[in-house]
Amino acid sequence: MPVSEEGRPGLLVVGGGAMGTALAGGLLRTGFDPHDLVVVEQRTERRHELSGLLPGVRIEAVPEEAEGAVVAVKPADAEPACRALGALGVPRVLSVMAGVPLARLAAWVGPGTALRAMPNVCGLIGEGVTALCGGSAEDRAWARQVLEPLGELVELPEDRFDAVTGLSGSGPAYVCLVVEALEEAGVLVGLPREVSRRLATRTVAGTGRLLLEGTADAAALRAQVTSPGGTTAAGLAALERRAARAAFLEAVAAATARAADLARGH
Ligand SMILES: NC(=O)C1=CN([C@@H]2O[C@H](COP(=O)(O)OP(=O)(O)OC[C@H]3O[C@@H](n4cnc5c(N)ncnc54)[C@H](O)[C@@H]3O)[C@@H](O)[C@H]2O)C=CC1
Ligand SMILES: O=C(O)[C@@H]1CCC=N1
Repeated sequence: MPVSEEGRPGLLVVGGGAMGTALAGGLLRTGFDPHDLVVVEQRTERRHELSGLLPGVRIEAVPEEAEGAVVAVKPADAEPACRALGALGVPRVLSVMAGVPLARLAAWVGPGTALRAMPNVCGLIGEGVTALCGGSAEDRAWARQVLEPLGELVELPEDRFDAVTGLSGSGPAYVCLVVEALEEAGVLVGLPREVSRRLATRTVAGTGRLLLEGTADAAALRAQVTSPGGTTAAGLAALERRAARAAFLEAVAAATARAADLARGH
Protein backbone atom coordinates (compact mmCIF):
# COMPACT_ATOMS: atom_id res chain seq x y z
CA MET A 1 0.00 0.00 0.00
CA PRO A 2 2.48 2.62 -1.09
CA VAL A 3 1.80 6.35 -1.35
CA SER A 4 0.09 6.77 -4.72
CA GLU A 5 1.52 8.76 -7.62
CA GLU A 6 -0.91 11.55 -6.73
CA GLY A 7 0.70 11.69 -3.27
CA ARG A 8 -2.26 10.20 -1.41
CA PRO A 9 -1.34 8.17 1.66
CA GLY A 10 -1.90 4.42 1.49
CA LEU A 11 -4.01 4.29 4.62
CA LEU A 12 -5.93 6.59 6.94
CA VAL A 13 -6.75 5.41 10.44
CA VAL A 14 -9.67 7.52 11.67
CA GLY A 15 -9.82 7.57 15.49
CA GLY A 16 -6.57 7.46 17.43
CA GLY A 17 -7.92 5.78 20.56
CA ALA A 18 -7.09 2.33 21.92
CA MET A 19 -7.99 0.34 18.80
CA GLY A 20 -6.79 2.81 16.15
CA THR A 21 -3.46 3.12 17.92
CA ALA A 22 -3.15 -0.67 18.28
CA LEU A 23 -3.69 -1.01 14.55
CA ALA A 24 -1.32 1.80 13.53
CA GLY A 25 1.33 0.55 15.99
CA GLY A 26 0.98 -3.00 14.66
CA LEU A 27 1.40 -1.82 11.06
CA LEU A 28 4.59 0.05 11.96
CA ARG A 29 5.91 -2.94 13.92
CA THR A 30 5.47 -5.18 10.89
CA GLY A 31 7.29 -2.89 8.48
CA PHE A 32 4.55 -0.63 7.11
CA ASP A 33 6.17 2.61 5.92
CA PRO A 34 5.11 5.37 8.37
CA HIS A 35 4.91 7.79 5.41
CA ASP A 36 2.07 5.69 3.95
CA LEU A 37 -0.01 6.12 7.09
CA VAL A 38 -2.04 9.06 8.42
CA VAL A 39 -3.87 8.90 11.76
CA VAL A 40 -6.88 11.21 12.03
CA GLU A 41 -7.80 12.19 15.57
CA GLN A 42 -10.18 14.99 16.51
CA ARG A 43 -8.91 15.64 20.08
CA THR A 44 -5.91 17.99 20.22
CA GLU A 45 -4.46 16.51 23.39
CA ARG A 46 -4.63 12.98 21.99
CA ARG A 47 -2.95 14.15 18.76
CA HIS A 48 0.04 15.29 20.84
CA GLU A 49 0.19 11.89 22.57
CA LEU A 50 -0.03 10.08 19.23
CA SER A 51 2.97 11.96 17.83
CA GLY A 52 5.05 10.33 20.57
CA LEU A 53 3.43 6.90 20.24
CA LEU A 54 3.66 6.64 16.44
CA PRO A 55 7.01 8.06 15.32
CA GLY A 56 7.12 9.20 11.70
CA VAL A 57 3.36 8.98 11.21
CA ARG A 58 1.47 12.14 10.22
CA ILE A 59 -1.28 12.94 12.74
CA GLU A 60 -4.11 15.12 11.43
CA ALA A 61 -7.37 16.57 12.75
CA VAL A 62 -9.43 15.93 9.59
CA PRO A 63 -9.36 13.18 6.97
CA GLU A 64 -7.96 13.52 3.45
CA GLU A 65 -8.02 11.49 0.23
CA ALA A 66 -6.37 8.10 0.64
CA GLU A 67 -6.21 4.66 -0.96
CA GLY A 68 -8.18 3.21 1.95
CA ALA A 69 -9.29 3.96 5.50
CA VAL A 70 -9.94 2.18 8.77
CA VAL A 71 -12.62 3.70 11.01
CA ALA A 72 -11.94 3.17 14.72
CA VAL A 73 -14.19 5.71 16.43
CA LYS A 74 -16.95 4.86 18.94
CA PRO A 75 -20.15 3.62 17.27
CA ALA A 76 -21.93 6.84 18.33
CA ASP A 77 -19.39 8.88 16.30
CA ALA A 78 -19.51 6.59 13.27
CA GLU A 79 -21.80 8.49 10.93
CA PRO A 80 -19.91 11.80 10.56
CA ALA A 81 -16.56 9.96 10.41
CA CYS A 82 -17.79 7.67 7.59
CA ARG A 83 -19.65 10.38 5.69
CA ALA A 84 -16.47 12.48 5.63
CA LEU A 85 -14.62 9.57 3.99
CA GLY A 86 -17.49 9.08 1.53
CA ALA A 87 -17.34 12.78 0.59
CA LEU A 88 -13.60 12.43 -0.11
CA GLY A 89 -14.24 9.39 -2.32
CA VAL A 90 -12.02 7.02 -0.31
CA PRO A 91 -12.42 3.75 -2.27
CA ARG A 92 -12.25 1.25 0.65
CA VAL A 93 -13.48 1.89 4.17
CA LEU A 94 -12.93 -0.79 6.81
CA SER A 95 -14.82 -0.40 10.09
CA VAL A 96 -13.70 -2.03 13.34
CA MET A 97 -16.71 -0.62 15.23
CA ALA A 98 -19.00 -2.82 17.29
CA GLY A 99 -22.62 -3.01 16.19
CA VAL A 100 -22.45 -0.87 13.04
CA PRO A 101 -23.92 -2.95 10.18
CA LEU A 102 -22.39 -3.08 6.70
CA ALA A 103 -25.60 -1.70 5.14
CA ARG A 104 -25.35 1.45 7.28
CA LEU A 105 -21.62 1.81 6.57
CA ALA A 106 -22.25 1.41 2.84
CA ALA A 107 -24.92 4.14 2.87
CA TRP A 108 -22.51 6.53 4.63
CA VAL A 109 -19.40 5.84 2.52
CA GLY A 110 -21.27 6.30 -0.76
CA PRO A 111 -19.40 4.97 -3.80
CA GLY A 112 -16.59 3.42 -1.71
CA THR A 113 -16.66 -0.23 -0.61
CA ALA A 114 -17.50 -0.86 3.06
CA LEU A 115 -15.90 -3.72 4.96
CA ARG A 116 -16.35 -4.69 8.57
CA ALA A 117 -13.97 -6.26 11.08
CA MET A 118 -14.17 -7.10 14.78
CA PRO A 119 -10.69 -7.21 16.35
CA ASN A 120 -9.75 -7.40 20.01
CA VAL A 121 -7.27 -5.54 22.16
CA CYS A 122 -4.77 -8.44 22.09
CA GLY A 123 -3.95 -7.13 18.62
CA LEU A 124 -1.78 -4.56 20.43
CA ILE A 125 0.92 -7.25 20.64
CA GLY A 126 -0.09 -9.15 17.50
CA GLU A 127 -1.89 -11.82 19.56
CA GLY A 128 -5.45 -10.85 18.67
CA VAL A 129 -8.14 -12.54 16.65
CA THR A 130 -10.18 -10.55 14.13
CA ALA A 131 -13.31 -11.42 12.17
CA LEU A 132 -13.77 -9.89 8.70
CA CYS A 133 -16.69 -9.54 6.26
CA GLY A 134 -17.91 -7.47 3.31
CA GLY A 135 -16.58 -6.46 -0.11
CA SER A 136 -15.18 -8.68 -2.84
CA ALA A 137 -12.39 -11.26 -2.40
CA GLU A 138 -10.00 -8.56 -3.64
CA ASP A 139 -11.30 -6.03 -1.10
CA ARG A 140 -10.92 -8.59 1.67
CA ALA A 141 -7.36 -9.36 0.55
CA TRP A 142 -6.63 -5.63 1.02
CA ALA A 143 -8.31 -5.70 4.46
CA ARG A 144 -6.31 -8.80 5.43
CA GLN A 145 -3.08 -6.91 4.72
CA VAL A 146 -4.27 -4.05 6.92
CA LEU A 147 -5.40 -6.30 9.78
CA GLU A 148 -2.63 -8.90 9.63
CA PRO A 149 -0.42 -7.22 12.28
CA LEU A 150 -3.20 -7.70 14.84
CA GLY A 151 -2.89 -11.50 14.75
CA GLU A 152 -5.17 -14.27 13.46
CA LEU A 153 -7.98 -13.50 10.99
CA VAL A 154 -11.24 -15.32 10.32
CA GLU A 155 -13.72 -14.54 7.55
CA LEU A 156 -17.30 -14.91 8.77
CA PRO A 157 -20.73 -13.88 7.51
CA GLU A 158 -21.96 -10.61 9.00
CA ASP A 159 -24.78 -12.28 10.93
CA ARG A 160 -22.12 -13.85 13.22
CA PHE A 161 -20.54 -10.51 14.14
CA ASP A 162 -22.59 -9.76 17.25
CA ALA A 163 -21.49 -13.14 18.62
CA VAL A 164 -17.82 -12.45 17.77
CA THR A 165 -18.13 -9.09 19.53
CA GLY A 166 -19.60 -10.80 22.61
CA LEU A 167 -16.91 -13.49 22.73
CA SER A 168 -13.52 -12.32 21.44
CA GLY A 169 -14.13 -8.55 21.10
CA SER A 170 -15.18 -8.14 24.73
CA GLY A 171 -13.42 -11.32 25.92
CA PRO A 172 -10.14 -9.75 27.11
CA ALA A 173 -12.19 -7.88 29.73
CA TYR A 174 -13.67 -11.14 31.07
CA VAL A 175 -10.19 -12.65 31.32
CA CYS A 176 -8.94 -9.53 33.14
CA LEU A 177 -11.77 -9.96 35.64
CA VAL A 178 -10.55 -13.53 36.23
CA VAL A 179 -6.98 -12.30 36.76
CA GLU A 180 -8.16 -9.61 39.19
CA ALA A 181 -10.22 -12.16 41.12
CA LEU A 182 -7.32 -14.65 41.27
CA GLU A 183 -5.01 -11.89 42.54
CA GLU A 184 -7.49 -11.04 45.30
CA ALA A 185 -7.88 -14.73 46.14
CA GLY A 186 -4.11 -15.12 46.45
CA VAL A 187 -4.06 -12.24 48.93
CA LEU A 188 -6.93 -13.88 50.83
CA VAL A 189 -4.89 -17.07 51.29
CA GLY A 190 -1.84 -15.14 52.47
CA LEU A 191 0.32 -14.16 49.46
CA PRO A 192 1.84 -10.68 49.21
CA ARG A 193 -0.15 -8.69 46.61
CA GLU A 194 2.70 -8.25 44.13
CA VAL A 195 3.52 -11.95 44.21
CA SER A 196 -0.14 -12.85 43.90
CA ARG A 197 -0.51 -10.55 40.85
CA ARG A 198 2.45 -12.18 39.11
CA LEU A 199 1.23 -15.68 39.84
CA ALA A 200 -2.31 -14.88 38.63
CA THR A 201 -1.16 -13.13 35.43
CA ARG A 202 1.42 -15.78 34.53
CA THR A 203 -1.08 -18.56 35.19
CA VAL A 204 -3.62 -17.10 32.77
CA ALA A 205 -1.03 -16.13 30.13
CA GLY A 206 0.78 -19.48 30.35
CA THR A 207 -2.47 -21.45 30.11
CA GLY A 208 -3.38 -19.49 26.98
CA ARG A 209 -0.03 -20.25 25.35
CA LEU A 210 -0.21 -23.90 26.30
CA LEU A 211 -3.63 -24.16 24.67
CA LEU A 212 -2.33 -22.48 21.52
CA GLU A 213 0.99 -24.30 21.30
CA GLY A 214 0.30 -27.67 22.93
CA THR A 215 -1.86 -30.52 21.71
CA ALA A 216 -4.49 -30.62 24.47
CA ASP A 217 -7.74 -28.64 24.21
CA ALA A 218 -9.12 -26.87 27.28
CA ALA A 219 -11.09 -29.85 28.62
CA ALA A 220 -8.11 -32.22 28.18
CA LEU A 221 -5.67 -29.79 29.81
CA ARG A 222 -8.04 -29.28 32.73
CA ALA A 223 -8.23 -33.05 33.17
CA GLN A 224 -4.40 -33.26 33.14
CA VAL A 225 -4.16 -30.73 35.99
CA THR A 226 -6.91 -32.38 38.05
CA SER A 227 -5.57 -35.25 40.19
CA PRO A 228 -8.21 -37.59 41.63
CA GLY A 229 -9.14 -36.40 45.11
CA GLY A 230 -6.66 -33.51 44.78
CA THR A 231 -6.56 -29.75 45.17
CA THR A 232 -7.74 -28.78 41.67
CA ALA A 233 -10.84 -30.99 41.91
CA ALA A 234 -11.72 -29.21 45.17
CA GLY A 235 -11.22 -25.79 43.55
CA LEU A 236 -13.20 -26.69 40.42
CA ALA A 237 -16.07 -28.05 42.52
CA ALA A 238 -16.26 -24.69 44.33
CA LEU A 239 -16.39 -22.87 40.96
CA GLU A 240 -19.14 -25.18 39.68
CA ARG A 241 -21.14 -24.63 42.91
CA ARG A 242 -20.95 -20.88 42.22
CA ALA A 243 -22.06 -21.49 38.60
CA ALA A 244 -18.90 -19.95 37.10
CA ARG A 245 -19.56 -21.67 33.76
CA ALA A 246 -23.13 -20.34 33.60
CA ALA A 247 -21.82 -16.86 34.46
CA PHE A 248 -19.59 -16.92 31.35
CA LEU A 249 -22.45 -18.19 29.18
CA GLU A 250 -24.55 -15.28 30.41
CA ALA A 251 -21.72 -12.76 29.93
CA VAL A 252 -21.16 -13.67 26.27
CA ALA A 253 -24.93 -13.80 25.61
CA ALA A 254 -25.42 -10.36 27.25
CA ALA A 255 -22.54 -8.79 25.27
CA THR A 256 -23.88 -10.35 22.05
CA ALA A 257 -27.35 -8.95 22.77
CA ARG A 258 -25.82 -5.51 23.48
CA ALA A 259 -23.99 -5.60 20.12
CA ALA A 260 -27.33 -6.36 18.43
CA ASP A 261 -28.91 -3.43 20.32
CA LEU A 262 -26.15 -1.13 19.09
CA ALA A 263 -26.82 -2.34 15.54
CA ARG A 264 -30.48 -1.32 15.98
CA GLY A 265 -29.30 2.12 17.07
CA HIS A 266 -30.06 1.79 20.82
N1 LIG B 1 -11.27 -1.27 22.70
C1 LIG B 1 -11.47 -2.49 22.28
O1 LIG B 1 -11.03 -3.50 22.88
C2 LIG B 1 -12.22 -2.75 21.01
C3 LIG B 1 -12.85 -1.70 20.34
N2 LIG B 1 -13.53 -1.96 19.18
C4 LIG B 1 -14.19 -0.87 18.48
O2 LIG B 1 -13.22 0.10 18.14
C5 LIG B 1 -13.82 1.39 18.14
C6 LIG B 1 -12.92 2.33 18.88
O3 LIG B 1 -12.80 1.89 20.22
P1 LIG B 1 -11.68 2.49 21.19
O4 LIG B 1 -10.42 2.65 20.42
O5 LIG B 1 -11.72 1.66 22.40
O6 LIG B 1 -12.33 3.95 21.47
P2 LIG B 1 -11.59 5.26 21.97
O7 LIG B 1 -12.64 6.13 22.58
O8 LIG B 1 -10.37 4.89 22.76
O9 LIG B 1 -11.08 5.94 20.60
C7 LIG B 1 -11.90 6.59 19.67
C8 LIG B 1 -11.17 7.83 19.22
O10 LIG B 1 -11.83 8.37 18.07
C9 LIG B 1 -11.75 9.79 18.14
N3 LIG B 1 -12.78 10.32 17.21
C10 LIG B 1 -14.12 10.32 17.34
N4 LIG B 1 -14.70 10.84 16.24
C11 LIG B 1 -13.71 11.17 15.38
C12 LIG B 1 -13.67 11.72 14.06
N5 LIG B 1 -14.79 12.03 13.39
N6 LIG B 1 -12.46 11.92 13.49
C13 LIG B 1 -11.31 11.61 14.16
N7 LIG B 1 -11.29 11.08 15.41
C14 LIG B 1 -12.47 10.85 16.00
C15 LIG B 1 -11.96 10.09 19.60
O11 LIG B 1 -11.49 11.36 19.94
C16 LIG B 1 -11.15 8.95 20.25
O12 LIG B 1 -9.82 9.33 20.50
C17 LIG B 1 -15.20 1.26 18.75
O13 LIG B 1 -16.16 1.42 17.75
C18 LIG B 1 -15.25 -0.14 19.31
O14 LIG B 1 -16.52 -0.73 19.15
C19 LIG B 1 -13.56 -3.20 18.61
C20 LIG B 1 -12.98 -4.24 19.24
C21 LIG B 1 -12.27 -4.12 20.48
O1 LIG C 1 -17.15 -2.63 24.71
C1 LIG C 1 -17.29 -2.40 23.51
O2 LIG C 1 -18.38 -1.96 23.06
C2 LIG C 1 -16.14 -2.64 22.54
C3 LIG C 1 -16.48 -3.63 21.49
C4 LIG C 1 -15.67 -4.86 21.78
C5 LIG C 1 -14.78 -4.44 22.84
N1 LIG C 1 -15.01 -3.22 23.22
